[in-house]
Amino acid sequence: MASAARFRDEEDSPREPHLAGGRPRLEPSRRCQAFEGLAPDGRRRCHAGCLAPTAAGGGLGVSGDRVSQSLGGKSQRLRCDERASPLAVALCGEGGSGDARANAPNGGSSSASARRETAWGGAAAEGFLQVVSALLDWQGYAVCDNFASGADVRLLAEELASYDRDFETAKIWVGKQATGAQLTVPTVRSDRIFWVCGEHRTHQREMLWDSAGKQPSSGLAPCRPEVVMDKSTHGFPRLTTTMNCVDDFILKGLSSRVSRLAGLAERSDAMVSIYENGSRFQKHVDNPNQDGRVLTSIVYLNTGDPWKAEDDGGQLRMFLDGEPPIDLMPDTGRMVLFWADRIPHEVLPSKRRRMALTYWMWFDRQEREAKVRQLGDAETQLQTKEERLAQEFIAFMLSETSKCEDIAQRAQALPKKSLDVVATVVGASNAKDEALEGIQRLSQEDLERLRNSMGKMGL
Ligand SMILES: O=C(O)CCC(=O)C(=O)O
Ligand SMILES: [Fe+2]
Repeated sequence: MASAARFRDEEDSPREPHLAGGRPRLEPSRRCQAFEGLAPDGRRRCHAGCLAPTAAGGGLGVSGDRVSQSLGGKSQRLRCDERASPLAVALCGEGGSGDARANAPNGGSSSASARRETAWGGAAAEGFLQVVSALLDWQGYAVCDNFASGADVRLLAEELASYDRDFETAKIWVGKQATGAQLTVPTVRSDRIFWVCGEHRTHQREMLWDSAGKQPSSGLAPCRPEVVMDKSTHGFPRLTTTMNCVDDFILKGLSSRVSRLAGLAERSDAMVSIYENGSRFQKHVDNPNQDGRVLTSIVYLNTGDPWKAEDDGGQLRMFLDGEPPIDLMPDTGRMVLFWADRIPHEVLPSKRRRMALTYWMWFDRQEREAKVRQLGDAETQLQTKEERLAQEFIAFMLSETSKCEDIAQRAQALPKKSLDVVATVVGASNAKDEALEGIQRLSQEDLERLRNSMGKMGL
């Protein structure tokens, strides 16, 4: 993002999973067994959603019956019907997500004030929401298969294909809390990303979310204005439909059922990522610095042959306390939700082109407003120009060819705030040091160490 909001959360919700509304607690050892055998590859895995008809045999693939037993004896069972997009049908109104646009009062380009009302209700939607809520409560993540249908994903991938050249190499935040810089560090993260702005529920001036660029006056648009100039007539009808579905599912469906999501008011801008040619994202937590993001949501937009771990790589690997890592394939239309501030994860090198739509949900309005006030007060807040200069300088330092003398000379031209960022990022500052002196004292060995350690960033 252009500038990552950096806040400290004073109150952290309990780590221990719990069930809202007096529902029974499940022992951790039982939490996955309720779903055993439902995954297509037969591995023990926690799922919610409809597996493809062939995968589970006869089209029944939802773990609803066993989950609802755990939820107090209600025998609600979710069934996949023959339709391509059962969950979208259940959650986004009659006709599925593909038709949801047609149902929108304003033709689908809904804005914060004229948003399509989702047709909630019905056993399938209710049961599915219960399952996903319970999974998040119990284990901190949920996997929802076929959240988007294969047909919808194909159309969405086609829509995004014309932007392929507008994707940029992703950057990571290097540094500590408020001081640091966004840098390209391919050994850590090498996907290409494309930010899409718009369709928020609150006004940008409230700063409930941290904008990745320029917000359009209506609908969705690339966050970078230069891309908008090129493609002004295209729009994102498919992406709008999918995002409305995810937004409604989380903000209207889950937030009232999962205590950690109570009061969610807004989401971040949307990031579309492409991993290919072995690109990866090393182990990390999305929100390690209490910036307010609570839930990560990802929808995989891969089409074609089923994903194969051995041939394709690109699994999302999640690390849960005391358990072996869980590898998830980026299957067509699969949605994965997990706690943005708690679950370490990585993307294994992807040999095949792998596309995903990712965004984050913020804490509730009150908490976020307090943090925005904090941000306003923070002396450490950098000006955009100073931040950019610091980023450029660090990139120069880390390039294989830069020499200590050149670095020292260039450092002299940096403004004080940029110097402080650089010194913090590279560990060249301490209490009694001036940042400039610290940077100028870096030896060639220090630089080598720094370059190497960048390759092991994350966790
Ligand atoms: O695409 C994925 O599966 C995860 C990507 C990720 O971890 C991120 O963008 O933070
Ligand atoms: Fe991540």
